[in-house]
Amino acid sequence: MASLQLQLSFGYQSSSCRHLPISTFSYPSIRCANDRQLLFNRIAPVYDNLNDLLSLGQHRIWKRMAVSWTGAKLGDCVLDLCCGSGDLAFLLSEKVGSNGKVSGLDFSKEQLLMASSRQHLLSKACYKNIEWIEGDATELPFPDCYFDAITMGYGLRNVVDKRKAVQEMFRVLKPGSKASVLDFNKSTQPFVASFQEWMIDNAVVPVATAYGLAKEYEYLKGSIREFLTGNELEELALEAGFSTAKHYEISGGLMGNLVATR
Ligand SMILES: C/C(=C\Cc1cc(O)c2ccccc2c1O)CCC[C@H](C)CCC[C@H](C)CCCC(C)C
Ligand SMILES: C[S@@+](CC[C@H](N)C(=O)[O-])C[C@H]1O[C@@H](n2cnc3c(N)ncnc32)[C@H](O)[C@@H]1O
Repeated sequence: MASLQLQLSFGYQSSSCRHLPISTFSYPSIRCANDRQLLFNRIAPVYDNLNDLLSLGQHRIWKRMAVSWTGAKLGDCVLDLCCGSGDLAFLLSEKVGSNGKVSGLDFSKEQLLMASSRQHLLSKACYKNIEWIEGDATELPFPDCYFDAITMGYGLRNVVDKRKAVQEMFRVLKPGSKASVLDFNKSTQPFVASFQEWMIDNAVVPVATAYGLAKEYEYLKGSIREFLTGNELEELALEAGFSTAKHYEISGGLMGNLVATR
């Protein structure tokens, strides 16, 4: 297999758990950036397959919606933040074409290795326009006003300092460009919230347990409980300086997508 060259940004130093206020503990043993980095390294080998199985393939539709909301077009320079195994980066690559450029950034080496492996196995010519960067969403190794679009799929909820991550997205976006942030929706509707948690408890975690990953997927419930509602996400984006911010609920409110324009 072709050697997997990963462009390293300024080296990632995970924040220490010691300095986190108690309120950030969404799951006792997965409370800080370093714990989460290790979690995503551990689930990397089965991550894509479990997403397909557990969402009945629906996550691919949600990701296509997120990419469409960016308005990315041929020739653009775009960023997939918290890219993981690269699902959104590959979709962006097809949008911007061979003359465009896609940067996929993540702090999980194992997720980036999966992304790079997929890039070499998939045959589309445009995928040569993707670079994979190991880095932190709260300290992006890019200049101001650099990108024409940003996606962040199921990433913001997992970032400890969400405010800093949103501020960084604002900083590296060109004026008039969009960030599209897809994630689970922290619903204000009791039935939706209950159904979401029931599915995690009774479908997601039992399946993950078969792979020895119960703890990693149990983390989902707490991370959603500690996430921001759609309105709070809109406020966070506006506070960071975005001129407009709109949160769209999808799939009956199970998922949500924030679209913020700089
Ligand atoms: C792509 C999806 C989740 C990605 C994802 C995000 C995380 O923060 C994780 C943290 C820890 C472990 C894994 C993940 C993770 O995979 C969404 C789809 C996959 C979900 C795992 C399944 C969610 C099921 C829904 C609650 C209900 C779906 C109902 C219907 C089938 C549409
Ligand atoms: C649930 S995965 C999402 C992957 C991909 N975007 C997708 O939609 O499938 C969350 C990703 O965010 C990454 N992540 C979490 N916190 C991060 C941070 N502070 N900096 C960079 N990546 C981070 C994790 O390593 C993981 O790959």
